[in-house]
Amino acid sequence: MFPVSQRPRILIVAGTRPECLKLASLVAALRARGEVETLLVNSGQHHAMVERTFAHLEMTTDVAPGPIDPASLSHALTSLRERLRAIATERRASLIVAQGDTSSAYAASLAARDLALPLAHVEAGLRTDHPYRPFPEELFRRRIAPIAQLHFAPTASAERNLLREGIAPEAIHRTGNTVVDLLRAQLEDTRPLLLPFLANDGLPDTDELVTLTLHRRENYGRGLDVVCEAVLELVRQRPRLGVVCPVHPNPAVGSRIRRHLARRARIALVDPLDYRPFIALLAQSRLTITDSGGIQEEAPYLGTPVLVVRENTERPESVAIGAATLVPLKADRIVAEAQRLFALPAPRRLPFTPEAPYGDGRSGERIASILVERLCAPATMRAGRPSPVSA
Ligand SMILES: CC(=O)N[C@@H]1[C@@H](OP(=O)(O)OP(=O)(O)OC[C@H]2O[C@@H](n3ccc(=O)[nH]c3=O)[C@H](O)[C@@H]2O)O[C@H](CO)[C@@H](O)[C@@H]1O
Repeated sequence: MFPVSQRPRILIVAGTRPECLKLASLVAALRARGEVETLLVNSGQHHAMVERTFAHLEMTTDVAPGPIDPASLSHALTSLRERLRAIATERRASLIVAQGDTSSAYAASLAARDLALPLAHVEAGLRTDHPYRPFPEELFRRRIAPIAQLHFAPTASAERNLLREGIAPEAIHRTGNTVVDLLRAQLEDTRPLLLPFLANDGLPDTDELVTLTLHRRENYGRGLDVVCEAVLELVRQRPRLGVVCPVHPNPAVGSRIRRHLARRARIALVDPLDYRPFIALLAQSRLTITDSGGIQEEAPYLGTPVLVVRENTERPESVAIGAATLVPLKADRIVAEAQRLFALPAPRRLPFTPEAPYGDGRSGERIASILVERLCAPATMRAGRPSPVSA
């Protein structure tokens, strides 16, 4: 092992809630091993949410320079790229880890390329059938791939997507999805947990609970109207139904949802939930209606059917096993699909095995081993080093 002062330094970038959740097991595994120094960076994209999410997981960030100005997507990208480049230079990073498809992930990849640092991409290879939808996530994923040296593909189809784009097979590692690590730990946690909003918000004591989450950019405006209209109709048609919607902090989303669903019988609008209560809610739900990516991965392990209110998905595995159904943004179609799912028996929970589509909940440990192996064998790593590109 290197002396402590000379340990290779991995910069891990998180900018949004799902990145925190999906990087937590990797950070914990690297910190526990100790061969490399781990610098967990809050990029500032959703500064407060990142601090809160890690705090709930009993983790702290190492570098948190504060919120960036989110004036526009391109402005945010430029600020994040410059900030991450400065941090990586000042802290003499040996490698940067980015997760998923956010502005922070893309900016981290650009910063790595600017500095000719190797980039490891967690949750690599997810693709929809459209080059830039959902926007901007699909665009970011496709642009990160050619920059990264290490691709941690969560599933077999993600691995195939990368191979099809010409990524060298030896640069791809199929690891499972790290969100399953956290989910598994959550389900194994036996500490008592109360969900006070279930009792306090006028919800019936029912076995027909629906979790509703909406936040995708492509659903801003009309998309939100249509889904809310469908939810109101579903509540009218099913007298025992109760809906819990943790309202996303983005004001453009929140105000629209409140306009339709606030002060309605059997609908509880609540603040964003920490991970444990959210998973407990999802596990108790008979159905979830969502445009989230992560929930399409988690719900199959909880036996909760997912109605995906989006035009496409980068998680075909959930659709293929019948755990998720894509539904077009039409109120009558959403109601009909929800009714169809209510009529079916609740699906079996996916087991935490390596054969399960998103893995067994040990992905963070696998990724940590590969990173340590690569960084502690400098000759191998140098061979994969990109040539510098100026900003
Ligand atoms: C286009 C797309 O699909 N892009 C995704 C996007 O993420 P997303 O769509 O999954 O984002 P959200 O829906 O915000 O978060 C979901 C997580 O939050 C938990 N949750 C939810 C409500 C709550 O009240 N409390 C919680 O704890 C929940 O269990 C889940 O784990 O970026 C990710 C990172 O790069 C990518 O992986 C990913 O492709």
